[in-house]
Amino acid sequence: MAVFTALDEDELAAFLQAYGLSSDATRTPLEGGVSNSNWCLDFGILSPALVLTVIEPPIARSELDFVFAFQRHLDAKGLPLAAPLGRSDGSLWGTLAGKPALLSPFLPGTVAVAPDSRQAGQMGELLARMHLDAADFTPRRSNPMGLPDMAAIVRRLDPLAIETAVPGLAADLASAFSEALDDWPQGLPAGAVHCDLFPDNVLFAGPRLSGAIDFYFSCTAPFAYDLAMTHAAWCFTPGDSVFREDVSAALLDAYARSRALSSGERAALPLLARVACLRILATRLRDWISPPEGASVTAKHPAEFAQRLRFYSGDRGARAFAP
Ligand SMILES: Nc1ncnc2c1ncn2[C@@H]1O[C@H](COP(=O)(O)OP(=O)(O)OP(=O)(O)O)[C@@H](O)[C@H]1O
Ligand SMILES: N[C@@H](CCO)C(=O)O
Repeated sequence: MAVFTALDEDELAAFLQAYGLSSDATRTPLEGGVSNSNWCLDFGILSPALVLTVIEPPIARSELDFVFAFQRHLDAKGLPLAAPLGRSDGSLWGTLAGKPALLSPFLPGTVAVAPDSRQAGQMGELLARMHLDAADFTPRRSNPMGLPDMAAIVRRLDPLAIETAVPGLAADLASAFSEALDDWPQGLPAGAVHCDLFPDNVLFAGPRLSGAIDFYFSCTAPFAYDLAMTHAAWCFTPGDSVFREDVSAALLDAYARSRALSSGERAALPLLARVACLRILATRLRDWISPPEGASVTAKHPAEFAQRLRFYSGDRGARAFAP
């Protein structure tokens, strides 16, 4: 979280009452994220722990309904995730300090900093199940970080600052954007997808995946794009971005065992992985070059995804997705 929202105790008590809960809970801040404020609420032995989230921009209030309905849809199918709890009046969120706020179950475990192939296999299986279960979810949300949005972010950045952050990156960005605009694959199977399934959005309790969090970028997009984004996020060593062939094979094999990829999807994966890198580069460059006002966490350096973009532009990147 960048800044913790200050909570008013009376307002919080009224908020909890809307869920039929007392305010008699121990509140512990959850560190780790960059945008929202999260606390663990512990009500003692009588009821399970919950997470209180106060949502910060960039998501528009009008788009929260899609995000929460998608989570509840997957939850109803039995997938492991922290879906928002319903309030006494049937709504899924209220407000605290003038911002959208919600409660969800506390998932046990920790995130995998450098996921191994067993963890990636579980991720691949869950991702495929999410995509299959999205088939009968009808609401739509256009991608808030689609190609035009990322291009607009990058256009607003000083090219010199981009070059200072990562030498040579401006030219790589220009050619990847132009290729993506010219060759974006049409007609791929699409539906509601998570679109931000980084290892820090998936918890493991011991060896078992306990659930996915942070659905705020979920939207309607090709399933293969979500797979490419997850691949770019999971299959490299943190920091130096060395490709992990074993992790990649485990993720892709587990995915394909549950949801077969069409030949069109497989062929599109290298380009979609490059676009996934562009999307992460856009926000990481923006936050690196102009950190949000008041931010108390260090922005993530863009170099990692510059290296991954280069990987997916080469032969090894193309081979990573071969059957
Ligand atoms: N339902 C949950 N159960 C257990 N822990 C949670 C839950 N929700 C959030 N957390 C913890 O809080 C941390 C921050 O949450 P989250 O990732 O939602 O914040 P964020 O600000 O949206 O982060 P980012 O934008 O970087 O993904 C997570 O890394 C996780 O450890
Ligand atoms: N998952 C993104 C942050 C959300 O946009 C990143 O690691 O840069």
